[in-house]
Amino acid sequence: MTPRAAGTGTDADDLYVEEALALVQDAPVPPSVPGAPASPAPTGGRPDRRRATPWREARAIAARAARGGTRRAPVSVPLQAALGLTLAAPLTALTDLPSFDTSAMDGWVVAGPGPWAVRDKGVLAGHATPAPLTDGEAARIATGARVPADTTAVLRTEHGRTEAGRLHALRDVVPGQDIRPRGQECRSGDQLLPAGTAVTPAVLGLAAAAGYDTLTVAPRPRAEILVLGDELLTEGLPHGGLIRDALGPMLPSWLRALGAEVIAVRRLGDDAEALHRAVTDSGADVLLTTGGTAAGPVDHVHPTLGRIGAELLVDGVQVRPGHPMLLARIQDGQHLVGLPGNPLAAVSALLTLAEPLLRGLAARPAPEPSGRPLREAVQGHPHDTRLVPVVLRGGGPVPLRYNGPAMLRGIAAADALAVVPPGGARAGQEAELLALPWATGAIGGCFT
Ligand SMILES: Nc1nc2c(c(=O)[nH]1)N[C@H]1C(S)=C(S)[C@@H](COP(=O)(O)OP(=O)(O)OC[C@H]3O[C@@H](n4cnc5c(N)ncnc54)[C@H](O)[C@@H]3O)O[C@H]1N2
Ligand code: MOO
Repeated sequence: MTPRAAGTGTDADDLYVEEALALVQDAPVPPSVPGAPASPAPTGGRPDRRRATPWREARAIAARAARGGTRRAPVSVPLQAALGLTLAAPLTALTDLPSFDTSAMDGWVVAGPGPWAVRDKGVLAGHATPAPLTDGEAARIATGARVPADTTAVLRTEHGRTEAGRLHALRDVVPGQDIRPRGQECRSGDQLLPAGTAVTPAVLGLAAAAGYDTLTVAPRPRAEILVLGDELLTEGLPHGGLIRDALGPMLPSWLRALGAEVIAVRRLGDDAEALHRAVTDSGADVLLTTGGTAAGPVDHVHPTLGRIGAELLVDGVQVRPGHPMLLARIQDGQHLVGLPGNPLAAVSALLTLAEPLLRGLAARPAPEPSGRPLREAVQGHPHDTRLVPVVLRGGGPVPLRYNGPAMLRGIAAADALAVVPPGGARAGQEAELLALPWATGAIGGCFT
């Protein structure tokens, strides 16, 4: 738990501005003048602005951290288990596609010019090689069936008429029509998709068609969540100063959507020894702590990192909410992301630090930045980036009102988070949007 800053230092003022905005802002206030003078540097508390990393740089550091250390080796998994992962090797066709000359339509295979004598035995999909046709002969054929040798063309059912055992064409027959030749889509050995492709349902279908039973993928990085705070309840109504843990239920599926395998969610209270043990014993690639990042009497994250000699890569970020977030390298191939306890601040840290780190570890491609013109002006922080929950109305982002650091009401209704630069943004100004995994109809993402 962190006592509220009581003094008049910059952080306390900023917090006030942030929360006041969230509470009173019905229609957003016009943005403040970009480049407005910054408040004086803070004197107490942690993190302070002198150390805090600019928001974009923090994301770049997290992405680089993923590339820096030893990564887990690619694994071979059954097709269905590969959904949502990334190909670690190119997908190379194991067969020609189609693997034999195939009828594209239900009708007749015909040889030479008509009319044709119709063979008694038709050709169905899934059957062995039919006998070759002789000139002047036709046979019934189903879509997907093997075309017999010496076939001139396929005549669609609706384009032919049989009379006294002979087939007559109702229109001209072009040689090769409605035949899918072997290898039309690919030849065995052709590269269908490069390494680094995200495995989508369509990729699973293609892989199966091309002969795969398993895929070689980058494994999900293992994540462990350590929920800190003595004040947290796991069920029932808040009472006696205790509140419900909002992050334990929220983070696992969100982390999975970001590519992680969540191996444990552990509730440690405000116990420095328990935190130390949990961090030193963990086999996770990424540890995520919630709470305890600031300067309160029971904020144990910094002291624990100091005690184990972890390297702080990011110690505070110039972003609201969530500025006390941190990223540390515990050892080669193991990192810790400190999410602030305020729930929307934790979301901000999740998307600022955990997302690029996990993306890199899961070898996922970076999404194309998505920007849309804001439908309303958004108030800025004087010197920090703001991440503001928005809904998309007619394609344009509209800021949501309940966006205070301790609130989830805005983000729960949101389609995305808008990145608002220091000083704010005008109506019509393009704002970068960060995807939320459930907003599939909006700007992409899913819970695979
Ligand atoms: N002196 C200073 N005080 C604070 C600063 C600062 O810079 N100097 N920063 C403020 C900001 S901004 C944030 S954000 C918070 C971050 O605090 P912590 O990461 O140390 O988190 P806690 O103090 O443990 O909790 C903060 C708040 O969030 C509630 N909380 C914690 N965990 C959960 C959870 N799992 N589910 C729901 N709510 C949770 C907790 O009860 C507190 O109300 O620090 C400010 N203070
Ligand atoms: O303002 Mo803090 O950054 O509540 O997240």
